[in-house]
Amino acid sequence: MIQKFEFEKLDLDGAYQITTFKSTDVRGAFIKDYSQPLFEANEIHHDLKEVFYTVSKKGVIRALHFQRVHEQAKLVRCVSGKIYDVIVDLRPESKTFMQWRGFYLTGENCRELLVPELFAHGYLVLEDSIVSYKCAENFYGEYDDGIMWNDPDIDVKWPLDEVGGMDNVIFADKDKNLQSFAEYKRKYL
Ligand SMILES: Cc1cn([C@H]2C[C@H](O)[C@@H](COP(=O)(O)OP(=O)(O)O[C@H]3O[C@@H](C)C(=O)[C@@H](O)[C@H]3O)O2)c(=O)[nH]c1=O
Repeated sequence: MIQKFEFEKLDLDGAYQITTFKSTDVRGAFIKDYSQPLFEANEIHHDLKEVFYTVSKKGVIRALHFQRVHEQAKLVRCVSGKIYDVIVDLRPESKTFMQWRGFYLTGENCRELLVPELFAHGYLVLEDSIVSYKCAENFYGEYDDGIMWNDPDIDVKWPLDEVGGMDNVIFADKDKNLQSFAEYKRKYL
């Protein structure tokens, strides 16, 4: 069976949900999740500067992250497992400024998100997962920044019931102490 690439423009300008190419046969599957000419043909200009993966246990929240300077667009896919992935528009000039959207990305559904520059990004891990990132800008640790996962102004509705509630959520220490959106706004906007 062959599933061809599909490109769905999202209502947050510049963001896309993409279904990858997938060919399955008796051996298993072949999956292609990036092709520069095909992306260009769909008016998506995405250079590749860095590729990395994260491995996470069920219950992990990594959120809500972005690079403040040298803004970084990224193509995000759950290679195995299942995550609830959230993007937040942090572009002050945008019609959808401060709005968030959530998507279920799984190893099976082969969907990936094109997260534009100056969007915050994060996810809740619903099954042990590996997540891949294809970044259009290099990592600059000094500009690596974030907003608290449960910020009241952004108000993401995380499906915590799907991991058995807050008692089962796992954070890195750095993500427990991120700034609020109001603090970010005061400092930088
Ligand atoms: C993101 C990143 C981290 N690192 C280093 C910093 C640190 O020592 C170690 C682990 O990094 P972190 O704890 O920041 O990893 P993590 O919390 O998983 O950060 C990631 O979260 C998701 C939601 C994103 O959208 C990514 O862009 C990125 O911000 O790896 C790099 O060398 N290059 C990178 O591109």
